[in-house]
Amino acid sequence: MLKKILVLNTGGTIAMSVDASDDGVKPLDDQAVNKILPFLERYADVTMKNVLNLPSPHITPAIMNQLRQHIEVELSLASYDGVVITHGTDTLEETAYFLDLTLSLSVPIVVTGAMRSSNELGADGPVNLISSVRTAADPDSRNKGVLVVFNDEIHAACHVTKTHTSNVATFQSPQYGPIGTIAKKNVQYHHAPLDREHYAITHADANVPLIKAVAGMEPAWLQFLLEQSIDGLVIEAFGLGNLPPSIIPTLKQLLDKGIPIVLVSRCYNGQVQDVYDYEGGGHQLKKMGIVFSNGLNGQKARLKLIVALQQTRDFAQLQDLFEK
Ligand SMILES: NC(=O)C[C@H](N)C(=O)O
Repeated sequence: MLKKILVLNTGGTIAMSVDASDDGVKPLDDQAVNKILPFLERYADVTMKNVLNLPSPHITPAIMNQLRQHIEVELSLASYDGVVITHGTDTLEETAYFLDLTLSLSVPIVVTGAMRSSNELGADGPVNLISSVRTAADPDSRNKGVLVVFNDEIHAACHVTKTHTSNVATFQSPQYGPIGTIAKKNVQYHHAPLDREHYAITHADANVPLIKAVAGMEPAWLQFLLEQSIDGLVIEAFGLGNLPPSIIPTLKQLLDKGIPIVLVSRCYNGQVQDVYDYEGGGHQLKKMGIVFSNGLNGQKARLKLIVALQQTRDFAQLQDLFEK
């Protein structure tokens, strides 16, 4: 018997078309993804619902949280073997990771999209959606957390990132590689994702900016943060986790105000560590109370801080959570 799969559409290029009049890519046809439905019927008993039609740069953590609630409601009203979410690729890794942190479900949840719009030659939306439905229908996909399926590969939401502006192979997991492959006739897993985390949340409205360290950073660039009411801050530091000395006094002021600061690296491989003991070096940052993250990129560490702040604001407890 065919597995029951729920497909929730949220927008993105998979739902867009090239407008011949001006060559712009836009959401011209709100049925663009629904037109793929007949091709899915061979693989599963699919129910498709259009939840949103947003380009993914318009997605916010509050919308991700609404999507989480939407999925929970849908799964409480009817029984499905898996859920597929279509989404724009620009912030796809963020929504996928947010759902991974906040949903506690054993059914497969797969996020996918397209790099080429629906009426472009070689559009990748239909095949990505077929692969996602096949993945969601596969019993081996259960209990693996949220998965991102793109270009015949299955990635864990916690590791995947968009690596190319236009290539259909844009989604990669730089440190770990894909956890599975979509073969012609079956779905093959190569290894299991690491331990999963779960945060039971009600809202996602913490104000957490993300800033990137650059050579010769001016302290004035960060001064405005002291005047804002922020709940936390994430910094993409250099290399192993080092910052320019010029911004350290401002960071100390933020910490003194009780604002947690999470450090990640600008490098997309490896993780920050408290090694260097010069001014602004990681050794000193850790002693100041800055929380070191565990290899997440900046945009994902920000979402983790947004949800973790509902559990604790204590720097030491946050450090424990970010070591996981
Ligand atoms: N390929 C895409 O989906 C990119 C688009 N700008 C979006 O994220 O909505």
